[in-house]
Amino acid sequence: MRVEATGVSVTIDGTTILDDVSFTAADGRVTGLIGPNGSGKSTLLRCFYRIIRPQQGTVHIGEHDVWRVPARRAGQLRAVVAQDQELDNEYAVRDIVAMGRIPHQRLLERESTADRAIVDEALARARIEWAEARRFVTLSGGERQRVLLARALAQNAPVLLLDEPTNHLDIGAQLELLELIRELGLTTVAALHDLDHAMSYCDAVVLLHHGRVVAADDPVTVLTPQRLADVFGVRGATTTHPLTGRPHLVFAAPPSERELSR
Ligand SMILES: Nc1ncnc2c1ncn2[C@@H]1O[C@H](COP(=O)(O)OP(=O)(O)OP(=O)(O)O)[C@@H](O)[C@H]1O
Repeated sequence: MRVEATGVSVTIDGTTILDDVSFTAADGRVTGLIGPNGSGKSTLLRCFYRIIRPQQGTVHIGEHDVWRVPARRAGQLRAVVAQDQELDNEYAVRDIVAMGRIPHQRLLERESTADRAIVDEALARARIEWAEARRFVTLSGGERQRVLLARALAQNAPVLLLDEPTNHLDIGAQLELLELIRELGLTTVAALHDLDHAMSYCDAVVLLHHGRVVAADDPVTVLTPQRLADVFGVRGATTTHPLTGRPHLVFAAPPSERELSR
């Protein structure tokens, strides 16, 4: 199921945050939303999970206009892992993951055997099953991130929306999570700060700057040295990992006055 924004504009308190943003995330692919701090990545995702309603334009998941379907249907279409969610959540981990099943249950319906099996599988896939009885508030940042991912997986939605999914994770856990996301084969749209992750794990990237789309294509095409200099003010270069053969990015700060005068 593809994900599409068409002509999306968002203005908050007289400031334009998103300006005529359009992009398409292809079915079953991982699309990265990238851009400097404040470029509008989270705001764009919030349009898809119905927190911010665009003043202009539409957001679609498959054939469905996200703002025109009932909330329950929206919950069946897409699962969300937002940034720093529910830090004071007192529930046990298993109960939180089980909440992912709510869009598939009728009002006051009890968890079925099938629901329980799906929750077990989601806990295992996110590698947090060992903590199922722990209260969320007692977990580390990285462990919480896994719980929220497990809840999203339990939702069994065809589309996954992720805002900085590798936040709080150590490098091993970051790469493990990105591999898992790729393996899932879902249509995934993820806001990512780490451009090297975007380069090596995304099928496509959408580069935002000052609320506008600067480029949208495969990462090697978008993340050129010139764009990295123009948008992020850094010297970037593409390289190939000697073991995996995957493309990566390396960075240096702009040349110092001393370097320039040499
Ligand atoms: N509710 C709001 N009220 C006022 N300004 C807002 C609001 N939400 C977002 N903004 C502003 O919109 C701009 C884009 O914010 P957004 O969080 O979408 O950017 P981002 O690309 O996700 O940033 P970051 O990389 O820092 O997470 C920022 O300048 C932010 O201050």
